[in-house]
Amino acid sequence: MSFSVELRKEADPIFNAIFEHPFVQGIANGDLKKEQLIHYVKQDFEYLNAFIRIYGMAISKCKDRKDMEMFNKQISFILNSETHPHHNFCQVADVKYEELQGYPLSPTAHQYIRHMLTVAHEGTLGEIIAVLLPCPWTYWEIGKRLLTEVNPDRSHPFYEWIHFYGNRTDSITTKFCARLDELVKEATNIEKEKMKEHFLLSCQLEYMFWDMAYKLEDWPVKMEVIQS
Ligand SMILES: Cc1ncc(CO)c(N)n1
Repeated sequence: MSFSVELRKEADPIFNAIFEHPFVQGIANGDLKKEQLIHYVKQDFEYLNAFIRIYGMAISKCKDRKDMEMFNKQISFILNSETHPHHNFCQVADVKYEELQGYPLSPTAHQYIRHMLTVAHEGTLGEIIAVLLPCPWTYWEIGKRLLTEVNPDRSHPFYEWIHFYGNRTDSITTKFCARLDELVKEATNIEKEKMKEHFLLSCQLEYMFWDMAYKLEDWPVKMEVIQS
């Protein structure tokens, strides 16, 4: 069994829990509140900004141009394409995308971003790919399952979202898995264990991110903005 298949197997309960989560089921049946969609987009916009920065950190650890190109393409994908699913949510919530940008991070988004930043700062290239992988992988599987199980027509409010994530043929997930399986061959047992730990923690945080949006999670103590 390849390392990436082993990772996917271990994470299976988390992948299933993500698919069953009421936010993801809300995408399936078109049943989400405006505030939930808005909270998700506010947090995900900042999350993807952090993701771009972490790709930059990954590039700083690349030894050859093939790896640099892989991350560079992903940066462009976030900047130019991944705005589409956000636009879909904004349209359904009847808000302008620009109005949802620049908000402070909620506790879970903060935790997920810090987790990735720590690994990017301290880890090897293989560890960085492991920590990033659940992001594309869980969305790809959600998209594919919603495509087959819901098979939405154009009147479905989240038709665009489901097609965007479910219809990826040149999936970055496949590329990341292949590269991780190569890198793990040169890794020590300790590094391999770390890769697994980072991957599984990111999977848990993917679940928590949906939960954060669904429950409109905020910091426990509300703070007034003091104008100076
Ligand atoms: C939190 C999160 N995970 C994964 C994706 C897919 O890129 C996303 N947009 N946001």
